[in-house]
Amino acid sequence: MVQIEKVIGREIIDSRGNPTVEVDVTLVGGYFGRAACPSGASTGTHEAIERRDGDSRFLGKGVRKVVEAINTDIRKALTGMDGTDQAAVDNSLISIDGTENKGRIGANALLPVSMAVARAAAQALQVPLYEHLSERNYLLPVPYMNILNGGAHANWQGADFQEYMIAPVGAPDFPEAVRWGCEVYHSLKSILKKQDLSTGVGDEGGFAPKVPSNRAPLDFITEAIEAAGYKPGSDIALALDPASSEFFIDGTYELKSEGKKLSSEEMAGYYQDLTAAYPVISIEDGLAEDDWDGWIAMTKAIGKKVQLVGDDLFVTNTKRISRGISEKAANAVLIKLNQIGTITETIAAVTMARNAGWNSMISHRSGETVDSFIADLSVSLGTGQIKTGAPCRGERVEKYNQLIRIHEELGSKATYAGKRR
Ligand SMILES: C=C(OP(=O)(O)O)C(=O)O
Ligand SMILES: [Mg+2]
Repeated sequence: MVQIEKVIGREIIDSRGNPTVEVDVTLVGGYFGRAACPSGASTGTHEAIERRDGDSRFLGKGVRKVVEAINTDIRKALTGMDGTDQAAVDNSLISIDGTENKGRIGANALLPVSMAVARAAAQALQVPLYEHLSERNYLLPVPYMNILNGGAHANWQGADFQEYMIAPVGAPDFPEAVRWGCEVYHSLKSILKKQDLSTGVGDEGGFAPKVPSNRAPLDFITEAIEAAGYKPGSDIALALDPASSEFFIDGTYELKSEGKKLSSEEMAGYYQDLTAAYPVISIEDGLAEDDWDGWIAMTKAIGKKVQLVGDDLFVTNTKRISRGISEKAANAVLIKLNQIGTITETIAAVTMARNAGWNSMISHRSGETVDSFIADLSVSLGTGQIKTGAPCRGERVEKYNQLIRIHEELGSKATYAGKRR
């Protein structure tokens, strides 16, 4: 038992210049934890609520009311609780809010408190964060690096699909996976330059060129992998997050860059063609957040061949994941802590997926800080997969660098997930 002594919330800014919440927690004895909340742009409508002030400050995006709730209600409830009992702390946070969607106080109040408590507790117990959170699976994840951005993360100026990722599945260990990813990133930059395309970057650090179709980036990336000296597929595979809820309009999938409007069946067929032509091993949010029938049909058609990950579909919520499992609507879950609001609920989502034989991929948000909590969490839960942007922009890179540190610390106690393939 190590009692919580202080909880302090404050407003800071994130990687998009928007305000977000940072929390400091101190336990008796001076053990300290600090954490910050990320924020999405292509948010699912079923996510837990991110509360904003709505007044003139920061164009309505201020979080002063959220900070106020942390410094009053939450501080009062948590002071004196055992900081090492994460489940009890999280249950208390859930009941202080008291709503199904965390709409009263906001998931952006609960999550940074939950994370800061875990950090302080790890310090009190004198263990690294990944060990404190751990089920002790200790698997270093394959980094799914988003090296080309489209959709909402690139101001809709190029591809309709939001994320084109590379997954160095054939690398011998995590630091090598990062090196391979960086080399391909640089080689892609040269290819785009040669094509006279912009090498400016989007929200997650991937290039955001004005490409003529959603297939063109796959050609550029395949070429970049080969130019860097790797084999597309066996060394470095491809993954997509079309984030299709963003272009699902009046019942059809509108691919503006190609002048096409597709039904969900046609959209699934489009992905089937892509997986036949390119080594795409994972597609996230291929269909929209409430297109359950479409997801079920797509999983039947291509779910044996490719990982189909629900992000907006499941929003890290066990109620939606359990429906997905019983209806066979996907075969993997994207895990974003602020979609649900506490660490305990996040772990429950990963556990539910694992018990059904599904994969999980831990994820950052498009609005981030340098907080690297998800790096530790991915190792603790042994999900084997993390996506945290391009190897560019400090807030993305910090997660990869933390995983390099964890690799060094764990040595032979951890394996790289790519090796399992
Ligand atoms: C990381 C993502 O973007 P955002 O944070 O904008 O939802 C995503 O859609 O997977
Ligand atoms: Mg997504």
